[in-house]
Amino acid sequence: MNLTEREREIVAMLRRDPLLGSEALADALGTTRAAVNVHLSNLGKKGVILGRGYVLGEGPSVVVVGGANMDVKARSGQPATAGTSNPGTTTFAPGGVGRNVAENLARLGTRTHLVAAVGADPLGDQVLAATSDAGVRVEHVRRSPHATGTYTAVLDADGELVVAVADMRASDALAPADVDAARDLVAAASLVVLDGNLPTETLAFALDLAAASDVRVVLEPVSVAKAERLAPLLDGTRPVFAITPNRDELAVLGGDVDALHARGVTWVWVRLGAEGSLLSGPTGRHELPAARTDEVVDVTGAGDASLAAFCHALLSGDDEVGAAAYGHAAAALTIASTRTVRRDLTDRLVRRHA
Ligand SMILES: Nc1ncnc2c1ncn2[C@@H]1O[C@H](COP(=O)(O)OP(=O)(O)O)[C@@H](O)[C@H]1O
Ligand SMILES: O=c1[nH]cc([C@@H]2O[C@H](COP(=O)(O)O)[C@@H](O)[C@H]2O)c(=O)[nH]1
Repeated sequence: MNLTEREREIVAMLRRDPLLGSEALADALGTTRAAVNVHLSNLGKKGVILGRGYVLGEGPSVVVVGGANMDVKARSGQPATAGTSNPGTTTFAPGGVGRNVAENLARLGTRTHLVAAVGADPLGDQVLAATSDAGVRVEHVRRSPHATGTYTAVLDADGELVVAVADMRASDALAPADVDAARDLVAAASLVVLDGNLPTETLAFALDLAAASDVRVVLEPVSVAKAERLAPLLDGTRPVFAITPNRDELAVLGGDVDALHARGVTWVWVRLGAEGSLLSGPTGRHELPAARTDEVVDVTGAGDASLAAFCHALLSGDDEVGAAAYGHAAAALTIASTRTVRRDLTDRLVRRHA
């Protein structure tokens, strides 16, 4: 669903207080009742408001198309030494960028559909069950003839990544037809999130499908190697609402923030690890510090949590800068946990931490 900024503000206010009348809405927004009535009528036509009393429909939805894995994370007990065996602890958790974003979104309370692939094997059963239990709609997660993807990471004693290997043949084989099967969901979505795990032709198909329905797209490059799949698609002909590279991925995608704006990207959100991030868009450049963290336990999934939280906050009516700050709070909470996605993540927890 494509809502104007004003409509999103009204929906966010009605979500907080469904009994608000048009006069109270007009006062709060600094506009006239007549203008509010036009917005309410349009929201009715778009199916967001159901009948009298401004009862909200199921709310905005997000379709995430991307990777799904089982993460294997080995953390060294002492500063890691290369070329030898390091005593430490290993944890398993469902992962994959697209899947992580979907799980975070669902836990925050946004209706979320995942388009992905797992193997017909026990790891696939676990990943699928955990994702569904978290509240993600998984009807479009298909079973692949390939094994469920794995991401095997070695973390240093301080929780920072030393090296990782991603084995993701099931996601590599996600085809345009898999996205096409979810075309009605894409057309009705408020946002589509795509990750760089997808093959280039599938990314192109999904971008074009979203553009045809005027649905905003957020792109997460995933890694330097996978950002290369995305680079040729950013040619200025396909609108991209936001992209979330780190410094190294930005270099592969075009060098700098302005180059990406020139190639059709409205918001460029550059991730800077412990230094926070830089958000660049129509309101200028905003440097955002990382939110406070008591302890870095495991950085895995921080970027995915912040992207999901950004989308959730936008759909709740926050502006982009506020949504990014909310994203940082979700990242800080994720870093303090061994899970790739925190099981106790809620909107309330993030708002308290923001
Ligand atoms: N060591 C850290 N200390 C505090 N915050 C961090 C740290 N690492 C990451 N973050 C937070 O998580 C966000 C995303 O992490 P980052 O490592 O930059 O991206 P990615 O996980 O996509 O590689 C950062 O913008 C920051 O808010
Ligand atoms: O090529 C890939 N590498 C890593 C991931 C996933 O990325 C997550 C960790 O990413 P980060 O810490 O950068 O947020 C893990 O869940 C892992 O499964 C992925 O989808 N594709």
